[in-house]
Amino acid sequence: MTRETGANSPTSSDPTSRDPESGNAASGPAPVTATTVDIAPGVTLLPQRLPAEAQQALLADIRRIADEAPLYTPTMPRTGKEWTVRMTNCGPLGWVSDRDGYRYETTHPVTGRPWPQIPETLLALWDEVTAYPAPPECCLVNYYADKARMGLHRDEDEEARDAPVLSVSLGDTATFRLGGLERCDRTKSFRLHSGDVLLLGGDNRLAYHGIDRILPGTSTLLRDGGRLNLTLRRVNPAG
Ligand SMILES: O=C(O)CCC(=O)C(=O)O
Ligand SMILES: [Fe+2]
Repeated sequence: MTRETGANSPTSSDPTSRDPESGNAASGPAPVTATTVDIAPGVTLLPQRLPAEAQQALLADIRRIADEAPLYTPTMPRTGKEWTVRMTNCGPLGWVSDRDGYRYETTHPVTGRPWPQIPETLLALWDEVTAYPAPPECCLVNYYADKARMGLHRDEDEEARDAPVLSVSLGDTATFRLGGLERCDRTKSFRLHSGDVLLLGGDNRLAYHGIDRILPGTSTLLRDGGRLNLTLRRVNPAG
């Protein structure tokens, strides 16, 4: 399985017909909305779940995390080809990719140090929106520069498949592609904006998904542009 293969049968539809600039930290406080968009069974988008101030605060947390556990360029299993996405983690477990495969590790592959803690605000967000009886064990931090992308893949390295995957977008807008449980299933795409939260769970916990591209210059949240994605996952079954 590779996460950098091209997305198949693109059938573009955008269920979130919102202003791509909304939630941009520079455009003033955005109200917290309780809007939810049902994308597919078990797949829910919470547009603008994080208002501008919360995005700024979270970004400051992620900067501190990246000071302690620097973003690095992972390599792919077998081929050793580099990812276009740079990564780090926080939490007791960090998701890593290298020639030996995909797995969870307790330490940073470059520094050898334990991962920093998951910020309290993310733990609270997890409790609020998942109602899962145990906290996430991993927060994968993905950084997408202008040309970075992530091919269709499934998040399948976790045993706790009853827990959803919760992801938070910060910075430039991304085109997210969602398929089905088989690689050849039809896909659809929609945009993820800064402050959006996406839940992938239920019947679609193991659905194929990926990032086709980011749209440079759509947010001023990150000083140098690009997009951060924070993915919270429960790895081991609760209890
Ligand atoms: O960047 C995203 O929104 C998705 C990231 C993702 O699917 C992953 O890290 O497994
Ligand atoms: Fe994923």
